[in-house]
Amino acid sequence: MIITLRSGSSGRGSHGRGGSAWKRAQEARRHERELREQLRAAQWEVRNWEAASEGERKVAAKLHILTRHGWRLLLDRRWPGTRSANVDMLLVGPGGVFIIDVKNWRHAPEAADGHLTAGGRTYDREVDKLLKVTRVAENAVSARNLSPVAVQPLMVFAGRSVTARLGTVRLLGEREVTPALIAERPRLRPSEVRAVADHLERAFPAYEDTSAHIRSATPTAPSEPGPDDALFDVEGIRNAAMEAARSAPIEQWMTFLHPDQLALVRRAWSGPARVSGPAGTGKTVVALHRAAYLAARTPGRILYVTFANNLPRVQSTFLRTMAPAVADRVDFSSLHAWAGQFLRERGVASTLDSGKAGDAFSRAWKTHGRGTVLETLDAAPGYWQEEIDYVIKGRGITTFGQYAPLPRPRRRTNLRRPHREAVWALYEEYERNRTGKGVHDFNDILALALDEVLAHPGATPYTSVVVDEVQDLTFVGVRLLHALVGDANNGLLLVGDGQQAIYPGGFRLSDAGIDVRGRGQVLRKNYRNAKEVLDAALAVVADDSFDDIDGTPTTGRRDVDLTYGDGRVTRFTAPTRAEHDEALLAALHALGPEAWPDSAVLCRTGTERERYRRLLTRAGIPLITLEQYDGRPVPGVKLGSYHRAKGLEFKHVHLPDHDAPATTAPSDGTDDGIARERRELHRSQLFVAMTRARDTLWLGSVSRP
Ligand SMILES: Nc1ncnc2c1ncn2[C@@H]1O[C@H](COP(=O)(O)OP(=O)(O)OP(=O)(O)O)[C@@H](O)[C@H]1O
Repeated sequence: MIITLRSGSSGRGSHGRGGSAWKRAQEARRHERELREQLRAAQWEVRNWEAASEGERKVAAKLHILTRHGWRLLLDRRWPGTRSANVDMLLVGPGGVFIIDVKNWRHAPEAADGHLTAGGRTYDREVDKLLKVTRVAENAVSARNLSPVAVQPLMVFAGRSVTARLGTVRLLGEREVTPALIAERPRLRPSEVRAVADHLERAFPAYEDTSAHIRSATPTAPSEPGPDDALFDVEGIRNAAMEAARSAPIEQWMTFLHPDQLALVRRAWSGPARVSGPAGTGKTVVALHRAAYLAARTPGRILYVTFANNLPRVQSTFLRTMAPAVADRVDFSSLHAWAGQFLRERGVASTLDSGKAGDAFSRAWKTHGRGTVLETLDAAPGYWQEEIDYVIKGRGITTFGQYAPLPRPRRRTNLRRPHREAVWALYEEYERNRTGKGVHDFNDILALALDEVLAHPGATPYTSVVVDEVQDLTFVGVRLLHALVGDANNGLLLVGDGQQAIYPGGFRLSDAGIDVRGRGQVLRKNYRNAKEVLDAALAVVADDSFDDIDGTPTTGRRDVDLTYGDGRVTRFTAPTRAEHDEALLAALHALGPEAWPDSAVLCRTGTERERYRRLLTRAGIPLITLEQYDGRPVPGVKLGSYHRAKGLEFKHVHLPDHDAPATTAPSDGTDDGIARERRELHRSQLFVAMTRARDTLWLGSVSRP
């Protein structure tokens, strides 16, 4: 027998606002009366659901309370594609879509060690069946652009009090289910609830036995006495309604995806895959939904890695908000933090000390850098340290024979043999000094971890690895992550954009033995930036063509479809730094305190960041550094370097002194390779910083003679 229950009312639960305790108590009593009346009405509505057991009817009555809070409840639906299988209930509301299996068991359920048992019997097949029908529902709602994260399997136990989880399946008792669902963070608006529920109503049709079909909007109140039901948690419902009313809806992108994004999230890849696309095209959004999707389907864990160490905290907060059921199955980490932890777990000795490693390089430069041919190209040691870090060690080069003919992508300076010999001598001296001090640098940590993984395949619990901002990783870093999962189906997903490379050097995936042919996708729709902002940013890198890590040559000015609204770019040039800084403060004050939490001041260097930390603090503007920020809203301006802003976005972005020269132009007027290379890198960094702005971008300059 089928019942489709609807309710016209969708208001949030009312709650006491009276000034006095007496008034509040009155209000609570009135609300309790209301809820009990609603329950009685709901029990009346489900009384004719003959196919259901008494227990199912009781659960349906409890869930029917939700229809007063904007939910739609579909009872006893046909499972599409099967002859006789049914789905107990489908529930669609502000909190998303729930696929519900009601259990009326004699024994209390227990979820332990990945199994569902009751009275000594195992009920794993019931769980599998629920997961299967959840997949069917996910498929159905993908036509409405809903991500699978919005569809949740739920087992409700009639006559019981239960709160547990078994993998992605939520287990709730008759008592807990209503308050738990009311308290869900809102993700669907009323019109979306309607559209999704209508869609599911068609996809999961009702049985044809119309004699049993009841559609009642306003039930007649039954004459029986009110329920005295210990499994009706009036206070829980009231508190949940208050909590839901307080919590802001989650971001649209945490529920709805563009069909191209959704296809990538749900795709079966037969090996390593690559998602690329210009800034703001939703690559990270795809990566997060993909991680959640895989976590719901594989028994192993998922590793989600980026280079920057502040980003994993933010991304973890996002995943926990959009897919709490799987959040514990995804490990977010920066690559180096993960590698260090892995070595400790495996008992491999390592002594990371970048300070002492830096000293080892300085000493090597004094004896093997100064006065050599290297100084004729660049007298400052920084470039040569980068050569060792990114070109030699970053690419796992261990012999001069490998280094001598090595192509150096993104290094514009041509090094002839004498230069390479000098670099190699410098490198060897650095290694001698470093090992003499008994310390490792960051590259060593990755190399040690790679050796360990190659020596003990299967040493980690990961079935999939998602790499975000892959363009920032070194060759050894990418090889390490590839080694964790190899070429397994749905194993490695590399997400990033070569145009946003902010570190020197480069490599090709094919050199690392990673073949993504036929498994690459480019996203083109920008969801983030106002046209004015994107145009200004693209103008900075328009002439800088680049080779992506998959080897594709790409021009600086790329085709992007814009979806975002209007914006504004303000350019301000001051004669002095003091006046420039005054103008920055004026711009922040003009936005006002309400806008500060969604505003950022981004700086070229750490020293600059300190300067602006002092300036904002003196001006009484609250701030939080990007190192502290974890993705949760905080009442202050975000302050950080361009590097730390990677992967983030803000409504309003301010870039003080944004066009300070990266390097002084050579005095003889020639534009040598190293200076050119530096300026190019700085343009990429500026491009990244500018594209963090959604609506407004403030570009400060100081006029220099
Ligand atoms: N399907 C979507 N619906 C609505 N907004 C979206 C969608 N996808 C992405 N966005 C918006 O676009 C923003 C940019 O997405 P995301 O950070 O994933 O882009 P990206 O390509 O990784 O950017 P970048 O490379 O610049 O870091 C998101 O924060 C979100 O606000």
